[in-house]
Amino acid sequence: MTGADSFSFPRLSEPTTPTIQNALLKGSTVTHASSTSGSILPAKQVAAARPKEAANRQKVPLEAGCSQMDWLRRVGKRSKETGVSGRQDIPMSEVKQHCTKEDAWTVLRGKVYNITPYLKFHPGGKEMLMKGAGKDCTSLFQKYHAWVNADMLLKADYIGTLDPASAAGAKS
Ligand code: HEM
Repeated sequence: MTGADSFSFPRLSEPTTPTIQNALLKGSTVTHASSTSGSILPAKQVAAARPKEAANRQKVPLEAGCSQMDWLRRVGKRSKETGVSGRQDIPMSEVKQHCTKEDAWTVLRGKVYNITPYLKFHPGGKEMLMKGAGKDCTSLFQKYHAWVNADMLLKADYIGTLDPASAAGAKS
């Protein structure tokens, strides 16, 4: 068994469509993934299985070693090292200070994440993800891919909860 096999991947929501994209669906867990390219099925079947909101979106070419499978392997290793205990009531004023590609935080559904390591792995590209840097990206996230399991993808980069009192006017 390899390191990748021992990590618990998200479960495929459609047993007949084992794509990495489907593996990232919210609420999913699986013990293995069979393809590093994203799919072992004909493109037509994969396209038919994707949520209809995703039909017209284009992925950005990523650097070698920055696929979602590479990220998932990294998440598995880093989660064991870092754990997920978080801070409470982080003020929005602090989140706003982390708005560069070298140091980017975002807020998603009241949780604060360091998105710096994920920037070069984001299938929508660095520039798109940077739109949420130093801000609350919840509405952008919902607009582009509400089905993505960010809690799982960013669990090793979880910083803590946002102070709800400081959240007003923070949306990206
Ligand atoms: C904050 C955490 C975020 C995470 C964990 C995340 C994760 C992902 C994932 C897993 C995909 C692939 C989805 C799929 O294949 O169906 C994706 C694609 C994409 N994301 Fe994000 N994203 C985040 C934030 C954002 C934000 C803030 C934006 C927009 C400003 C954005 C825009 C996009 C776009 C345009 C794509 C298109 C690629 C496609 O066709 O799938 N994302 N993202």
